[in-house]
Amino acid sequence: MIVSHSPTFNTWPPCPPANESELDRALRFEEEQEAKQISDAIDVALELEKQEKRKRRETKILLLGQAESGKSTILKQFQLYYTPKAFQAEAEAWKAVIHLNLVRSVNFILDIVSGSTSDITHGKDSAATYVSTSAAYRSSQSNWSTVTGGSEVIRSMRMRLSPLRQVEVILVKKLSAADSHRAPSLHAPILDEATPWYYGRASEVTVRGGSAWKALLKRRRITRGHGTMQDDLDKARQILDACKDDIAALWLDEQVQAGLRREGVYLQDQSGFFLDDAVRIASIDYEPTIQDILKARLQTIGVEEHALIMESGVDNISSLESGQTWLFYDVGGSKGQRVNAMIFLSSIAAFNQVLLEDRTVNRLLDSFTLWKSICSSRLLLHVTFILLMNKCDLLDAKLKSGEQFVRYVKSYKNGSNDLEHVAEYLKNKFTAIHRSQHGRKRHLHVHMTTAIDIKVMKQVLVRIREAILVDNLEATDLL
Ligand SMILES: Nc1nc2c(ncn2[C@@H]2O[C@H](COP(=O)(O)OP(=O)(O)OP(=O)(O)O)[C@@H](O)[C@H]2O)c(=O)[nH]1
Ligand SMILES: [Mg+2]
Repeated sequence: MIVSHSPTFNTWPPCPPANESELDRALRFEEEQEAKQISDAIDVALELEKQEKRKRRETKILLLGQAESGKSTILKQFQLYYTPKAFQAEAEAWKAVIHLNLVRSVNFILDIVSGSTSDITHGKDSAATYVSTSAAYRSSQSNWSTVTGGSEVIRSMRMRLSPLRQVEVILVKKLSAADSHRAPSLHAPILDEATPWYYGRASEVTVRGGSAWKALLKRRRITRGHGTMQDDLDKARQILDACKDDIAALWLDEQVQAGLRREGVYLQDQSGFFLDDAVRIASIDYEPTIQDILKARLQTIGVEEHALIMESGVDNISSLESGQTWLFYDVGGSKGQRVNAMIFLSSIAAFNQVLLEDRTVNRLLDSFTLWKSICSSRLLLHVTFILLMNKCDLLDAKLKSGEQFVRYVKSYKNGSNDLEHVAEYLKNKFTAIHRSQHGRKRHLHVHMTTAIDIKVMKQVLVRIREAILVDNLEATDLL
């Protein structure tokens, strides 16, 4: 075998010259060492840059489903698993929600046993307005109060538990303080006149604004640490602690249990049920367990954004993934929260462009693919669809400049290369896709638009509004 000693540029480090002196050898070693250090440092910097890029990439997740289907709970599970420290740090904030869930159940029972509604409305200066049950349903109240309200034991329990009304108000006020421009945070289910006012369930607890309320209650802990005066929340907790045995007694009372059964009220099946653990939860030194937090019920209003930053040291999370952000969009699922209309925009001038993020994909084609997947969603089955074929001005200009539409859309054979014909062709394509994906079950309104043209858009906006109104009226059988 012939071994070549001639220096080569293809290997590193290069082979030494045949007649190398001791000094040259030492110098060469030093140079090689230095070069290697620089090379290693570059590698490390590149790797760090790559990791940073990965971390900066956000994963966006949309949570959809009916009210109480468990969307916010699944989000909590993600937090518990991937951001355990952040989850732990929020326990104090959840304590207020759990207490409110418990107090709400107690006051609900008290309302039923006393046969009275509790319309407590505070003045304009108060952040909390509590209308737990509607006077509209008083007419259909049960006459159960004549049975239980007459009992001496129940009457005295009711009196001793009356401070819990104040606790409910304090907690609602605290939880909605982060949302000062919005008042009521408890509301009864929407019912018809024939339904008993309580409909077997208590009012919902709602807080808008993602994590704002958590931050507010987390801050409180720090202030307490510095020895600040006891605030309303402490007062509420003391009242709860003083009432804990009576709460347990009320729940275990045979008369109460029998009455609730008779009225068809099954609190055990309802969200935010904590009565079985009343003594533990109402105790002054209570700290929420993970199970408690998962069971806590807070209705989502609108769309909440929650950013989860993956923590290190978590199973299945590599060091590369830690620090990455997962953005969750948690959408309230109750009927009142649901979407009435969906406006989809397609830039029809993009027929000769590719996606910035993937240069092999034609923009118009991608728009069709997205449209198809949105049309096929069962969640949007009864939503009015509005399709805006936008950037008509640009499409017109492109076609007039001689750009041939058929060059990009091969199926557009024998069509004229002008706005009217091309737009008509695209409209047919969009409507055909819509029709093939549950289209018969909902209305589709298509408009050619130029979103930067104020005059044209004014007319389109009026028509969009009319379409949404008509579809909604039809849905409520008013038309
Ligand atoms: N037993 C049980 N309870 C669940 C489950 N998933 C969620 N819950 C409870 O059901 C209640 C409602 O869950 P949420 O996560 O608040 O429901 P949601 O889908 O966010 O509801 P909206 O915010 O009204 O749209 C909570 O009290 C949860 O603890 C489950 O799989 N089993
Ligand atoms: Mg929710």
